[in-house]
Amino acid sequence: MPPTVSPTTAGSLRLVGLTKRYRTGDQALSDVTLEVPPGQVLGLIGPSGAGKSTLIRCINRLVEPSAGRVFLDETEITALHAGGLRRARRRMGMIFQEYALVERLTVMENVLSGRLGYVSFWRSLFRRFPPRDIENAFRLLERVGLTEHADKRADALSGGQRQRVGIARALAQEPELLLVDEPTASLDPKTSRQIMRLIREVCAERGLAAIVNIHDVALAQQFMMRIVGLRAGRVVYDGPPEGLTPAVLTEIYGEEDWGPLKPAQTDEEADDAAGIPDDQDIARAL
Ligand SMILES: Nc1ncnc2c1ncn2[C@@H]1O[C@H](COP(=O)(O)OP(=O)(O)OP(=O)(O)O)[C@@H](O)[C@H]1O
Repeated sequence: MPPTVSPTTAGSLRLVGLTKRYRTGDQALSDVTLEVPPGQVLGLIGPSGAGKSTLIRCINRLVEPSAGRVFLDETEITALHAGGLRRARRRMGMIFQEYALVERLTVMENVLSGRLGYVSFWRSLFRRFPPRDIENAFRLLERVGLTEHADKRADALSGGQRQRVGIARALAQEPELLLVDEPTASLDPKTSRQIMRLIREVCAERGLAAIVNIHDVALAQQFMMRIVGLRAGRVVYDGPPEGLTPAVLTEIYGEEDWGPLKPAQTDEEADDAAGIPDDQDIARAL
């Protein structure tokens, strides 16, 4: 019998029994049930292969779930066909690890491409966007701190700047929900924090919910309102960032080292940790 589904409030996401088994036989998700209220920024953590990317992609059906249901407000995403699904996808902005920009287009054109689901085919072919879209794109570029880069080609920007374009493009869609897949995996620690802060801020400004697939536990703890820990396709933790105790992290990640390295006890251990060879290492190598 399908699970009972009660009405949701505006802008909320609900996953009911979401399951994905790839044709290869990989069971990526097993019976994931989650509700994300409007405005909540949720961090999805878990070891490699836990199903984080699959979960994010099942929500907008870039990956087709094998079973279960996805609701955005009252719309059942999993029941939609071509046209309906296209319209529903506009409501979900996506931000990618590798930015997914069109490198040879300008920053502005990349942001405007967030409007492609809205403008007619002919307008999009000639990249003629309504003035309102262009004004809005300028405002978004200002918001993400890239006004003076509007006319640069995307491939002339740094990684952090590219991700800002990715964020502005997702917002140009005027989404109700952000799906964010490892937004900082290619960035240095400081830039990663800036990008996470920006995502948190724009969600707060717009009352947007977000699901953020995030590798770095410390970043998740610092910036996420709620954490969902996946292990082998199942939810093994769902709670506040403060609840990520060593025992919980071990449950999510297993015994592999998920946290800060243990402090070195001796100079020799410190050298080993830093990769500095000592006499014994050199003798072993000779
Ligand atoms: N296109 C695919 N075809 C077959 N199996 C897949 C496919 N994509 C993912 N998988 C498998 O599904 C499982 C979950 O993968 P997924 O990429 O969702 O995990 P993840 O938690 O995002 O991992 P990572 O952090 O390494 O990106 C893994 O066993 C993976 O090998």
